Amino acid sequence: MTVIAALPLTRKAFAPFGDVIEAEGAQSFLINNGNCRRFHDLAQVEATGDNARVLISLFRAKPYPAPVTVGMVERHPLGSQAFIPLSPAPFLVIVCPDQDGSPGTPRAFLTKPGQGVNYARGTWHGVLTPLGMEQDFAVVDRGGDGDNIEEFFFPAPYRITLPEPS
Ligand SMILES: NC(=O)N[C@@H](O)C(=O)O
Ligand code: NI
Repeated sequence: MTVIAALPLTRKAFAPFGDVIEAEGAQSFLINNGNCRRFHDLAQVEATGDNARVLISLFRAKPYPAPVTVGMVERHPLGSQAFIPLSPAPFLVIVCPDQDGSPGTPRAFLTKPGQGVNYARGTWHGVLTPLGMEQDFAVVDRGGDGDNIEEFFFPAPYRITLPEPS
């Protein structure tokens, strides 16, 4: 089984696939008479197609045991999809470059607790993959008419390894 080593999630490394949602390194300004800091415009939300609208949902996701394997990735051709953790635990982010309409070799990232991601419209990604504990996420993605999911099953699954705890 081909092994993919997960790397720490950073804006720079994730930029070809979407946005990292976190306060660190974000532009911010004070609002509400100085009582609140707004970390502004962290991700590009897209919702296209007929009767498109932006949805906000909550996902309560069960953890995946190690070693995590990835046999399928998906993409949403009509909209972006953001996962914002409401629990202080890491999760695994799997993405693939597109190669003429099919996913290329997966890339794996391990989030720091609190980091979220926004998959850009059409980005190949693994399904939501919490680690260690059941986790709640706020999810911002696209609703509307049409089929907004395309799945690809790899000929053989990949095994994802995690970085040693620092
Ligand atoms: N299907 C669904 O709502 N979630 C997936 O798209 C996912 O990326 O986990
Ligand atoms: Ni998805």
